[in-house]
Amino acid sequence: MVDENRTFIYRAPEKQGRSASLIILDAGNKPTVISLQGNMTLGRVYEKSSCDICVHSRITGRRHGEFVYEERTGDYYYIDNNSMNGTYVNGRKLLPYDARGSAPHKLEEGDILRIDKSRLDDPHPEAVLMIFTYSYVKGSRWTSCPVGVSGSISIGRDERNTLVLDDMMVSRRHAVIWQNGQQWWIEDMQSQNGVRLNGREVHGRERLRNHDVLFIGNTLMIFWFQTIIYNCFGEPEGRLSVNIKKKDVNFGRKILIRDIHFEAESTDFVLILGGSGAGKTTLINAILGEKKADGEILLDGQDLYKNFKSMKTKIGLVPQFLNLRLSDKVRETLMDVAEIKLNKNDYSKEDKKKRVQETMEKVGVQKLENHLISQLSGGQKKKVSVAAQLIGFQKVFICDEPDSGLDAASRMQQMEILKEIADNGKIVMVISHEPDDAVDSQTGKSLFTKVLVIAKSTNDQSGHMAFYGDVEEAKHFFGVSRLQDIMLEINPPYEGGKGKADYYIQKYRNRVHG
Ligand SMILES: Nc1ncnc2c1ncn2[C@@H]1O[C@H](COP(=O)(O)OP(=O)(O)OP(=O)(O)O)[C@@H](O)[C@H]1O
Repeated sequence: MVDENRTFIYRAPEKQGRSASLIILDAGNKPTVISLQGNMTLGRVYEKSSCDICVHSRITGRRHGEFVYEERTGDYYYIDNNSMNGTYVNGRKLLPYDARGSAPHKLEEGDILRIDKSRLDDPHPEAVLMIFTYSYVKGSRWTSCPVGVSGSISIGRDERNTLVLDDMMVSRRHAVIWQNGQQWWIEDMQSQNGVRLNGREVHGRERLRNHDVLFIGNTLMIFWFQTIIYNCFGEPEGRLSVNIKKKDVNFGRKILIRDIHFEAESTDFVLILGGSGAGKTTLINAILGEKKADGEILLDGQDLYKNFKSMKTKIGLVPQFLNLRLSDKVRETLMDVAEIKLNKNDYSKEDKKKRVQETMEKVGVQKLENHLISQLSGGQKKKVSVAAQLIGFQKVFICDEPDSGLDAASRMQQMEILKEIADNGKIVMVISHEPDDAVDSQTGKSLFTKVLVIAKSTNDQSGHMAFYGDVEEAKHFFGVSRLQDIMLEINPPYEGGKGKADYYIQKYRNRVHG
């Protein structure tokens, strides 16, 4: 299905880090996948074209747009060069910013770019669809499934579906697509992880139109002239982007936190520091989606607030630390966790066994499966606790004061468990009042990879960011040798601090804005 030769690709030197791909469906009617490398220009195919990416489409300009790579962050941006028909990103047309083109749009996982005449709900035959992703697995196979023959298909993990997807994120009977007269519809069959249509969660049933993009689990599907063209992608790597303008209460009279912007990625272990009442819990509740703020919380490019049903299982509090029952065996313990975490309708006994098996292998406790918990060493018990946390499909783990009320040894043990969860490809965020205890016993280095400091401004009484970066940078920024001394710097004098919150909020602002 993929025609790698049809699109001319300029090969810039391999870049380091995440590799971004662009899936293109143009008038050629077959998806082409190109890997973005450095800056690349986009235009239509014509004899003397000098563009890096050329699409078969007469409604695309000769030099329609540009993909711009920002080396510092590893992000891609897209600019429309004030083209005649323009470019739509996730359904919104990019507007001219200056004589050169639109303002750069930062591309996120799964962003959908279209070049079309004005009616997106009825694509022009020469329309172009492009999907930006970091999760494309090189060489993975595209398949097509005609839906026009029978007038309806079902999609799910169960063998009895018309389109079977072997992916644990997919429910046994996940969705159905059917025809009614000239119209096509899709319905989410109350799946656990939902269906995304053009980047939005499907509620009940919705119209399907040509060029629509569906995500079911990790499978991308394009609906194109009564055919589903699909490909299973890799699990996105885990990237959390928090952009909060403000969180207010009392009908806007009190603003608890303002201007909180940061990103964390898979394997990050983020320490959240802040004085009493600075807004740490408010921030956590906003990231969990429990108490929404003005702004957006993106995980792998998906907006939590707009896709709460499908995403709520991916971001969560670390459930109570497991009190492992000493008289149970390892496998039994983990099967009990699977019973609780994996929905009965979606996951059969066999699925749960499979998930427990793969988690044990991942963490390295499969050889201990028949051992009693009471026979395990301290380190092995810790690993079983980590496995228990990894059985669900959670990607972001948030922990509010795991160390309160514990002795130093148990505190350390809990921090090590959290660190190991992060090392397994997750993002872990922790509020801790004893941050200097969390050090690697061998190297003496902090277990945290990032520090986020929230300080309460005396000007507006709201919590603002006073720092985000790595541990050593944080100490340098505040001129301290221990993390807990950061609190001394920012806490008000009546709490025994130096009262320099406003100073550091401004210093951090200057650092971010140059
Ligand atoms: N619903 C509310 N109405 C009014 N004020 C509120 C509300 N919720 C929180 N606050 C105030 O907002 C500020 C931030 O609260 P938050 O609980 O987020 O702080 P925190 O940093 O977690 O503090 P602590 O470390 O003491 O738990 C506090 O001054 C708190 O009194």
